[in-house]
Amino acid sequence: RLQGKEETAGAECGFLQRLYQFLHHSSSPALPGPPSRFLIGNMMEMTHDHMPSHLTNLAQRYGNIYRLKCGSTTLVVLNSGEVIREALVKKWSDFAGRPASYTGDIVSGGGRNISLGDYTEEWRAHRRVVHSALLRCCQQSLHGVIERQALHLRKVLMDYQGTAADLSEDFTVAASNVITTLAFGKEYDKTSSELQELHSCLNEIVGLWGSSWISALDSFPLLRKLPNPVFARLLKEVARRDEIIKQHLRDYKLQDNKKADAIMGSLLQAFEKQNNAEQGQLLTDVHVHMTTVDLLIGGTETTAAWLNWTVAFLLHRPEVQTRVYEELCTVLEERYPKYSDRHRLPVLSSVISEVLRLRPVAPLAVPHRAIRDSSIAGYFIPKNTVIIPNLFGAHHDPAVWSEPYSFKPERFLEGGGGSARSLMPFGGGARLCLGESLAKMELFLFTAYLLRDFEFILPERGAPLPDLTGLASVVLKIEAYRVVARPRPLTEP
Ligand code: HEM
Repeated sequence: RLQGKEETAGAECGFLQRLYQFLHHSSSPALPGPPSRFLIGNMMEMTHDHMPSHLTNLAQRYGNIYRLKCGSTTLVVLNSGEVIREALVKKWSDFAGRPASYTGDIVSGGGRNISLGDYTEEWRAHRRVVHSALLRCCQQSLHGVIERQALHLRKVLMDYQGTAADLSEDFTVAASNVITTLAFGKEYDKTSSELQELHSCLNEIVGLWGSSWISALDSFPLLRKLPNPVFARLLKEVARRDEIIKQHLRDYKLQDNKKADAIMGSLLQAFEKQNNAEQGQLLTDVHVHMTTVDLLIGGTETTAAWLNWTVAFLLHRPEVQTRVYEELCTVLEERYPKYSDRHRLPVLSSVISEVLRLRPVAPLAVPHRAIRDSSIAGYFIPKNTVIIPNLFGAHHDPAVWSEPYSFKPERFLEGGGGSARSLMPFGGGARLCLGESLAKMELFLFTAYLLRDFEFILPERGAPLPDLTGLASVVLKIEAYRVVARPRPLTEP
């Protein structure tokens, strides 16, 4: 009888929920969006090479909030700072979920990493523990770790002896070493086969996962029955990644003198404490494993891509590079900068903000999911709607930024009209980038060290400037280009 009563109550609840949705839906306007085709909906809109700029162009026609249909899923694309803030910050608890995804589960150990895990009690415990381990590590050793890598990068650039090179790999090694030192107390040389294997595999996974061959599998389950060589490659790379990371964790656990301040040490201890306190196995070895993936993917490709963009933009406006150099010489005299110097280096800070504005390296953030019925900008948003925060679009919104497509760092200087508040390269709310503080210190110190010691110039007079369009996947990267890092007169540390 009890079960019967519960079923009746459940049915009433479901009925009331549908009635509530119906009333809300019918009293709020329908979301605009391109016409949806039979069966495929707006899938064709999702196959563009440069999704961030395509979605931004659609906003000119359909407004700052519009919908796209993919199979049975409705995506809502947010294209201005105002609507993104409303969803991610003001109504964070409505939109903190991540969409369930067949391919996402494969790359995230069944949704047990931070970036793709849904908003559950387990996820909150995981993020809390990693956040405090990261914070502790950052307070204790981050500055020194970045300084060491910045000086190493300086040596690598010196070794080019003024010849032209593609620096992207050097930036990747520098950013990756910051993370591996923090995580395991381990750093690599550019020629290390272990490092190369790890990055080729992570790069492949990020590239493959962003491809439309893979995302189609999420929207159209029937496609999973057909042979798909791209998907087969993804599975192979995920297996390779897991083997490499398992080896790293095994090596770390075997170390006699485990780096006490390494994130892994804090994590293993914190997980144990947490599990004892909760008297259950909320967090497992899989979470430690997936945290490593989160930190390596989140912390390497993003920072490295951003450094590569910065050099490219400065090649386009060499006079800005000169102003930063002059500021560094005047303010610091002959010493290297500390993070605490940032408020005394407004020109350098303005370059950092402007590159983050023009090329937010995670241009569409990571998709969010409505975990309950809600609304954005007066439109009814039913539970399970997928939300795409188009950060690229918000950073190019002509209502907020004058000449939005021009590289003008001076907009962030006093009286320049640019507002740092309107920038949101790290997202916001419950899903704010976990590495924001770490990334900000890296961007500042790496750029300050590089621009103090080198002038970046084109390989020869009349050589083409780097193409600033970018290759957009999960991370927005610049197409490979070559540059000369010419040592400045003031280069002795
Ligand atoms: C220039 C550097 C970086 C940028 C622009 C950036 C940007 C972002 C953005 C936009 C998101 C998605 C936020 C959302 O879903 O609303 C994100 C998430 C994340 N980032 Fe970063 N990131 C950077 C560096 C880093 C670093 C250095 C780390 C690691 C140490 C990191 C780790 C993560 C993680 C773990 C998440 C997932 C957070 C969650 O789902 O709760 N990121 N990042």
